[in-house]
Amino acid sequence: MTDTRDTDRTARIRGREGRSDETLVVAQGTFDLLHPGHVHYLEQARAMGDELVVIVARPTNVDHKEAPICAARQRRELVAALEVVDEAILGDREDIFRPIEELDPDVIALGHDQHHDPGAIEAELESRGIDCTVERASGREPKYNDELLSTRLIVERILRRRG
Ligand SMILES: Cc1cc2nc3c(=O)[nH]c(=O)nc-3n(C[C@H](O)[C@H](O)[C@H](O)COP(=O)(O)O)c2cc1C
Ligand SMILES: Nc1ncnc2c1ncn2[C@@H]1O[C@H](COP(=O)(O)OP(=O)(O)OP(=O)(O)O)[C@@H](O)[C@H]1O
Repeated sequence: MTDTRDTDRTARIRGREGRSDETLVVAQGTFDLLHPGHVHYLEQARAMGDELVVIVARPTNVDHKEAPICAARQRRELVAALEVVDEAILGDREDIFRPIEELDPDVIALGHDQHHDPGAIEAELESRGIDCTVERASGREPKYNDELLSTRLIVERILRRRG
């Protein structure tokens, strides 16, 4: 089976050659079992610039919670299918800043509850010579009763109802 990561990345880098005036925003996350909170985050990220690339986390880098249910390539495919997303790529397994170096974005959009420290990210960007701001998106406010705005809550309900 082909790993789409390298071809996606190559296409993106080629597209960025000669860098246009467009503001490139990068968002990132696990995106296991998509829900409207994910869509809200990605819409907010897209509104921070002109183009949105999403880095989908590898299971080895999801170490702060339960491992994802779905394979990385499946998660990437679903994120890529969202209208607001220009491109979704699989993240690097070892160095999470490698795709950032290659993409050279203008903005990194952090999710409202993403555990990363913006100051630490900015320090790492500076040490690698990447000129990029770090901004945080807001959380989605519930729009109707019984919204499930968290992968963990979806899994918990499945276990309760079908387990
Ligand atoms: C700037 C940035 C770049 C990232 N790049 C990658 C990456 O290349 N590969 C990867 O597996 N995870 C990467 N991650 C990590 C995950 O996307 C994410 O932090 C975490 O593992 C998933 O957490 P979440 O879904 O709770 O946000 C990156 C995170 C940040 C903040
Ligand atoms: N309800 C929400 N509102 C806004 N952003 C959200 C919401 N839920 C998730 N996100 C954002 O989407 C990105 C990916 O989130 P992630 O894949 O960790 O989903 P999650 O539902 O928060 O997962 P879990 O419930 O397992 O912690 C993160 O940046 C996160 O902040």
